[in-house]
Amino acid sequence: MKTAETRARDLRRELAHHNHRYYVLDSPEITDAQYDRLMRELQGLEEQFPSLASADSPTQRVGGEAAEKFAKVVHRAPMLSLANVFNDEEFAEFDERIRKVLGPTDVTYVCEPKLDGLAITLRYENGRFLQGATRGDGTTGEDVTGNLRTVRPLPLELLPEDGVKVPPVLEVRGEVFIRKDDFKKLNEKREEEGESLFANPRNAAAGSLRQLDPKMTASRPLSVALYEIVPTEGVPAFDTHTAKLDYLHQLGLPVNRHERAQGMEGVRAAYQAALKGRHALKFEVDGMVVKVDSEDHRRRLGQVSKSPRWAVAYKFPPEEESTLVEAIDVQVGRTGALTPVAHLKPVKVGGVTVSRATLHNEDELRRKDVRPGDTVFVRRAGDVIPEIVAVAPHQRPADSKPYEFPKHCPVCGAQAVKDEDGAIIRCTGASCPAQLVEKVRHFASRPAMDIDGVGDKLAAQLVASGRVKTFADLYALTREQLLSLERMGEKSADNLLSAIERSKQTTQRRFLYALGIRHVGEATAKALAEAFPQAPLLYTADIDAITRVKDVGPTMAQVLHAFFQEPQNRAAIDALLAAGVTPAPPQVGTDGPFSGKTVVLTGGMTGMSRDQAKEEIERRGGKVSGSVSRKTDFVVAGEDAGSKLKKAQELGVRVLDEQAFLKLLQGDARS
Ligand SMILES: NC(=O)c1ccc[n+]([C@@H]2O[C@H](COP(=O)([O-])OP(=O)(O)OC[C@H]3O[C@@H](n4cnc5c(N)ncnc54)[C@H](O)[C@@H]3O)[C@@H](O)[C@H]2O)c1
Ligand SMILES: [Zn+2]
Repeated sequence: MKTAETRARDLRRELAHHNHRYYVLDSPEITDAQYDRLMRELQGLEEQFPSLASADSPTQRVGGEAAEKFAKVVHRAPMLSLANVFNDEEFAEFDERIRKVLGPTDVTYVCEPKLDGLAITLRYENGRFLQGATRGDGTTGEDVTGNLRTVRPLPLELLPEDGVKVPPVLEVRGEVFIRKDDFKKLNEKREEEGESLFANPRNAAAGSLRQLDPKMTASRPLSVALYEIVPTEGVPAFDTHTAKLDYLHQLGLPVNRHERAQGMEGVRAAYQAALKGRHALKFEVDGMVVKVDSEDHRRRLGQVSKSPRWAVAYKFPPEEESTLVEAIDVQVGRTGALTPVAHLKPVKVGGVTVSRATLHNEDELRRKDVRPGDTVFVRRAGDVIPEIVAVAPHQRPADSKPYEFPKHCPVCGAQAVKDEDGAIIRCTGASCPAQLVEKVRHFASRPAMDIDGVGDKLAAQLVASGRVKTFADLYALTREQLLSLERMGEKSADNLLSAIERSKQTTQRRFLYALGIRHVGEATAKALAEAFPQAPLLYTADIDAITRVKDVGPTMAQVLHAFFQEPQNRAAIDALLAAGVTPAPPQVGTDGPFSGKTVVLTGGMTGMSRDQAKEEIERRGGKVSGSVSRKTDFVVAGEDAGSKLKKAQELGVRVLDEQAFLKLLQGDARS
């Protein structure tokens, strides 16, 4: 008993604290589900030990209180709360209690969405909106007339249908709320402006309506829906709740959705449908309110201290919970994007256990300022991926520090660089294991190295087998290794090997494109290849030199520079060249000393092979011929040149030694 008493006292204190944060400050520290559990516990204790019950317990009183900053309004009829049920059995108990009073037959109920906003009461006199107030403690609320005037869907003047008389005084009750899309936009705006985020639409609606400056409220996209009329002289007496709602509609007021349901079974079906449809709704609902339709029955049922006996909030399973951020780390995706992920103390949200939530990117992480050790609100609506909505204020450990985004890829250690649009940070490693499948697939694709047969599947197999860790590993694959892969036949293996072999003879343009450097498409690769006919030239190129390349802007230049500065990437390129990949430099302009000229090569050269020399001449628009004639323009004579040199001398053809030849080549090559 002693411990029950202490616990009850603690719970009351705790609930009072959370009421204040929720109703007065619009900034809760715990989720509704957690609050409900505390309340349930207290209710349980009070039921078990009736001596613990007291009239001022939070179980007996409407939760809010009117904030000092507003003028007070005493309600003509109290604004009550609703009793909650959380499952079928509890609803059945509710239904049974009702039938105990009304008799055994099925009760006609009205089901309405439980709008997740804040209750308001509105007073119209002679058709004009005169005063509006919040619920407060149920007896006294806050005068928010000026703010309510700015709520667009709320008519300042009733607009009755033909034949409907406007009553001299009309007091109606309903809910101010914010639509999901408006909530999202509002929070985005607040993020941009560096303001704290609303944990959920209900707090956004309450916080927006309870502003001192109506201009502030006017800037918030609030909605309103009505669901009750306070009985008043001059207002028709209604037989049913449904008739009452129809009347509100006829007066031109926005009315909450509603449908009739017959007995237990009818309500069950409506609840299942509502549960299914909740995510398709444009506004947040946290349950279904079930009300007895007959007004006469309502009078007979009456009310308990804080809620009517004729209605109940049949709550939906919570989609928001709070939990602890145990750690934050960064994951590397297929495209190299570094995504921060929060590791959470496992918590059940929306029916599944959530232990991780993505923070999308560095900007979002910084805006939400999620830190290890923080308590956060986690939301999972339907099939949507769990999301951290906001950090619970005031629960941050004193020694907490902002999470520092890594500057290097956590998988391969390469530098991580911000994308052009500035949102995503990517790993620059060419053979980063996290990106390898995608990189290998791209490397082998037709406009790149054109290795026929290496698609998504094979790329994944090769990487998974551990045989391919860098591009160059492709060139070391053996027939046996290929045959050991699943679904790889002899013919395919042979075809693949010859495709790999063929790909060695490629062009510099294809080669640069194949490296899969972020944003380097075929066109950029072409321009780059013209400026840098050999990849290693890029190792020493500074940002300025790279920026001078056609179509390369400063950001891309930075990406390129970072790429070729990365030792890992250089190693990958060098390994490819060592494996025999020979990227031919692009054709150079047609106005150089070799253009249109016929050249004969003779003797051995030390700096390059005869084939290479031939290639260099050809790509400068020259032709290499085997024999010297009058039509020969140059003879390049290496060491031990024999008869061809003699012939050239006889015919007076210009003769170049290796030195002169190289000089002529280099003078022609662009850099
Ligand atoms: N997270 C927290 O710290 C915290 C603190 C206090 C309260 N709360 C939440 O608030 C709840 C208690 O608040 P409450 O006393 O306002 O009860 P309630 O919100 O469960 O139910 C009563 C309210 O429902 C609203 N409502 C929405 N649609 C309605 C409809 N169709 N018909 C009638 N009413 C409708 C009205 O505003 C009414 O005042 C708790 O269960 C908890 O979810 C949370
Ligand atoms: Zn990496």
